Amino acid sequence: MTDSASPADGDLVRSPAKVEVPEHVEQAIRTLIRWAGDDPSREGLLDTPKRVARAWREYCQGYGEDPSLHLSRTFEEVGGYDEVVLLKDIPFQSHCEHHMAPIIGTASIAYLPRDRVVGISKLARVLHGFARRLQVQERLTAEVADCIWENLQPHGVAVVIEATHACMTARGVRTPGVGMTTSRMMGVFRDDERSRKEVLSLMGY
Ligand SMILES: Nc1nc2c(ncn2[C@@H]2O[C@H](COP(=O)(O)OP(=O)(O)OP(=O)(O)O)[C@@H](O)[C@H]2O)c(=O)[nH]1
Ligand SMILES: [Zn+2]
Repeated sequence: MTDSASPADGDLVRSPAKVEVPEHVEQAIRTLIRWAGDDPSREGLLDTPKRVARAWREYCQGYGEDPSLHLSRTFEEVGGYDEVVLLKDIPFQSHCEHHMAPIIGTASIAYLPRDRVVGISKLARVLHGFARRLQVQERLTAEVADCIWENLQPHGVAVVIEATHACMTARGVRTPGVGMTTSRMMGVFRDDERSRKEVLSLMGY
């Protein structure tokens, strides 16, 4: 990446709040404030471009990580456990790539292990790694499922995401209370109806 506004390695180990903000990024946010109808030089807005820039680096921290790395450490000694592992209702936040508006929701992630399991927090880390980018919910769902499928090579993966999109509630069609549900079933959860029903029932569907 050559753009000076792009993530640099050094920034990722520092708190996003400490990231230096280039002048042209601040300038762009001042332009947006003016476009929104306010005066970026009034006192209350003077530091806003810096804050907004840093907030966006934080919202989009996922661009600086490879979520598959979270799945590189696995455990084989699980006492012969060979049933579904499910992490249910994990809260997450993302931003839609069309309006850069918040997507707020929960994800349930399940897999049927083959020989090895992963630390359970890592499933949430994979989710956040993909969510902290500009997304559409369908791609987020697919990326999380594919990442687990490719890296753990389990018998099955099931991901169900429910979210509300601020671009639908706060603007545009302005329809609050509407949730979007997406799912991706792989392996036995796709091919075997009994397994799919079992995992959906464990998820509460
Ligand atoms: N499929 C899908 N659509 C999304 C997602 N997030 C936002 N959208 C939709 O993306 C669409 C963009 O439509 P456009 O017609 O290009 O943009 P727009 O004129 O701002 O549309 P409105 O939101 O209807 O005002 C809208 O219908 C949004 O509701 C998502 O995660 N998945
Ligand atoms: Zn949107």
